[in-house]
Amino acid sequence: MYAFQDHYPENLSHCYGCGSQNPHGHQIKTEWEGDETVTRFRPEPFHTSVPGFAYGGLIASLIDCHSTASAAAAMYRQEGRSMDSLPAFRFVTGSLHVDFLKPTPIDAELVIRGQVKEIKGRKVVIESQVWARTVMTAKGVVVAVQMPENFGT
Ligand SMILES: CCCCCCCCCC(=O)SCCNC(=O)CCNC(=O)[C@H](O)C(C)(C)COP(=O)(O)OP(=O)(O)OC[C@H]1O[C@@H](n2cnc3c(N)ncnc32)[C@H](O)[C@@H]1OP(=O)(O)O
Repeated sequence: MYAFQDHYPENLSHCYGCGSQNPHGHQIKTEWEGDETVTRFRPEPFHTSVPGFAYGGLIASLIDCHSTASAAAAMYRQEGRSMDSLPAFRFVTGSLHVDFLKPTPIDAELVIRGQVKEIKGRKVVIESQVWARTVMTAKGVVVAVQMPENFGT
């Protein structure tokens, strides 16, 4: 699969959640399935919170990077452009809201499904749900904002 994150340039591929160049990170991969964006991730035993269940910070970071990638893909799709075309859309997290609905089992593949709720100016709002087998264990809303030229200054 050629994922949204595979279009990120190497110098922006060090993110803990989604950077392909970060050996300690989650290295998530996200793609379209129809009008939804989908990420699949299998937790490791070291992602434990209560034994048998996944740590909430892991869930939050999966929603976070799933959503920023989805925001970029949505912006390109709206313009009918490939994710390799210029100008590039790079998104960071403005806000991240997560509701933990049920304990998330550590021994299941997690499927994060996202929907584009709003595209306005430099901002994209993504809603996501985390599924473990047939149970929705968490849901989140991310306001993703295009990374300013002077990010960090
Ligand atoms: C290759 C791509 C990059 C790879 C890395 C992936 C990143 C993975 C996810 C992350 O972890 S990113 C790291 C955590 N996030 C940050 O460090 C961001 C720090 N904050 C900032 O840099 C700025 O505050 C931010 C870029 C988010 C917004 O500043 P701006 O000056 O660009 O926003 P502006 O005031 O122009 O607002 C633009 C729109 O965004 C909205 N907005 C801005 N900040 C918001 C916020 N915090 N909450 C909700 N909405 C927000 C704002 O209301 C407005 O919406 P409207 O057009 O509807 O009015």
